[in-house]
Amino acid sequence: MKFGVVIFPGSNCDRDMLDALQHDLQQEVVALWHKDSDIASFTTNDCIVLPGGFSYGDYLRCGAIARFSPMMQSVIAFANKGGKVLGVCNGFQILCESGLLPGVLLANANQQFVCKNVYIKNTNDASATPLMIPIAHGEGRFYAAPDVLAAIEANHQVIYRYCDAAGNVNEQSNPNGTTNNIAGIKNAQGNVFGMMPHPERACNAALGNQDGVQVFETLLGVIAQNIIA
Ligand SMILES: NC(=O)CC[C@H](N)C(=O)O
Repeated sequence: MKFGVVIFPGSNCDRDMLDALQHDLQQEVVALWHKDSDIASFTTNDCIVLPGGFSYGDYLRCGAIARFSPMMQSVIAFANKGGKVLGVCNGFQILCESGLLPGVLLANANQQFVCKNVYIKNTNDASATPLMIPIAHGEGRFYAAPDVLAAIEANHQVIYRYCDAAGNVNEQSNPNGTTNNIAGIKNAQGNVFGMMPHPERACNAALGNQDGVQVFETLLGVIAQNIIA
């Protein structure tokens, strides 16, 4: 599997993502520029990653302008034919703005930028333990209309929910007011995945936290299992 990390003007987690994938996860990875559109060398077994940051200065709404970039037109076509796409933080916002994932990311309930370590867990896996992963966002409160949310839950499209260190999913362990403690979802087909927490910031012993490695392994496994034929 090859990875391509898209760099937008204002991306600030692109280097972290490239480094984590290449050095910590030992994957083949290339940088992609937002003004380019050629991703013909990527097959549907490969993965395009939209990193975190403040693409186009977060003007209008986070991700609202990035979705119109030349590269995103290719990424949308790639996803629609079954290619794997992962968006982290601003990347998750861009995926929702593009219509590749359902719902939207609204301003945090406290109207403040929240930057701290939180716990998340894969609620589809009964044996999963809480993982400590950093968050850093102003617009991370996932919302979807009631019928859309019901479909997301019924299809088990929620991969990660915020929890506490003991794994309790409740209001106290919800850092931003997100619906049902949702931290990350996949699309109905299972080839597009987005999450607000930053696993790429927690993949190396030098950073004092390697829980992010498990996140990458889980979500790439989940996406691979469900990929469109
Ligand atoms: N770390 C990020 O990607 C931040 C995303 C976006 N700029 C926000 O504040 O919500």
